[in-house]
Amino acid sequence: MGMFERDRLVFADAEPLDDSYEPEDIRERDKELAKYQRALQPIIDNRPTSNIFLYGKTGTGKTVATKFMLSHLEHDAEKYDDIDLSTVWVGCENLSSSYQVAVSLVNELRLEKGKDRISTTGYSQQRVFDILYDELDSFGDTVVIVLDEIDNIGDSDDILYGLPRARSNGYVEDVQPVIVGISNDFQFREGLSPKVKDTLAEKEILFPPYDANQLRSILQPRATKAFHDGVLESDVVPLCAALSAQDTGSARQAIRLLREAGELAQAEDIATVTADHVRGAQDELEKNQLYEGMQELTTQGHVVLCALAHHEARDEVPVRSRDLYEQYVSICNQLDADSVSGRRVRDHLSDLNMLGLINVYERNEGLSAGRYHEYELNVPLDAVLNVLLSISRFEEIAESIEANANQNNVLQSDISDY
Ligand SMILES: Nc1ncnc2c1ncn2[C@@H]1O[C@H](COP(=O)(O)OP(=O)(O)OP(=O)(O)O)[C@@H](O)[C@H]1O
Repeated sequence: MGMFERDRLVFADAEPLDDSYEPEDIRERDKELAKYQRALQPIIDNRPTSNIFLYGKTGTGKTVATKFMLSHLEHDAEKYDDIDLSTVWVGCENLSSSYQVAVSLVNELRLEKGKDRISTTGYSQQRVFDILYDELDSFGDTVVIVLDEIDNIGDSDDILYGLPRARSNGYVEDVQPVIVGISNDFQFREGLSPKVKDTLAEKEILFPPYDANQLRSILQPRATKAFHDGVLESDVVPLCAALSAQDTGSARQAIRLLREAGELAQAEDIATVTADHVRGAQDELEKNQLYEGMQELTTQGHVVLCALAHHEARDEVPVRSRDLYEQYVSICNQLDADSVSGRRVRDHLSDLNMLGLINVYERNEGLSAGRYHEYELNVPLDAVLNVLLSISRFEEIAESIEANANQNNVLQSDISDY
């Protein structure tokens, strides 16, 4: 038998468990979809249409609901000769400023018209906005502009002042732009100035986290399609739903859990997916999450983590702040990086604590020693070293920490497990 054989035991069609899969219907969102429909109805009635702002935590169906509504809107608008509707979608996940969003939007609009893209650099912001309004105005009637994950632009939100009022401010004459902003960052929404909030979020639709019953209902049709008959034990879908509901209420998490559980059964070459596979899958996903959390830290975050790994490898944990700080400064020197104050290092440590990467203990030794904090890793040292080894700047230091750890026998598992 070869190393890779096509699976015929577990998955009938894994596509319904893929992130890009578009389900036939949107479940458990009747109230939100009805509100969405009311917000878009004026387009069909040829009336002025408000901008719409969707918010809710990740995996709560904002994107899938928007795709669903827009495809119905486009389809139904075709029945009316006096409606000329276009829709453009800009995913802002890799765009960190209004300028970049404006250029992407210009290019999406030009694509619709079969024109070449403009360069992503070299214009003044005002120039890009002028080009944007010109491109918009070349569209006939209504353009629905979806700005997905709009919070990525952070404070650079000029586009959110101009675009939603382009018509009322006379920047465009012929076209009616309707903005659909999507965000999973509540702070971004709170931080918007009242002026932006008033126009961008004229109609707000909240997507709350799903409960276990809702997740079960979302998972079931996908599970039926994805797995061969009789492969899933009856408690698998309810367990995926319950675990995800308790954690984040995200449909994405529930779907990933189900897929990962299927993959574990597949790897064991058995034709039954059980609750144990789901629990194993959850461990795997949590491990991945922590790993990603560690990879995404800033350089200062990595240095602080590295200093703690140093003490962990010498079996000197929990370690007091002042000893940890000394090691932190020494690593900064070795890396030729600037060091920050003890207070800032404590801020980084509290971030690491919030991410679940370290444990913090508050000690009170009375008058003689006073109050102080001690720290230790809350993830295996192996995992931390694996992350540090993958960052070229830290490679050498991580290798020497690893050698120390091997000497002291403090590594728990094979580093390649992470
Ligand atoms: N009500 C639903 N019915 C069917 N599938 C759903 C539903 N809600 C979410 N999903 C599925 O869950 C996954 C995540 O949904 P979606 O991408 O729409 O979430 P989101 O709120 O846009 O998340 P993010 O903020 O991270 O972009 C997708 O695979 C989507 O198809």
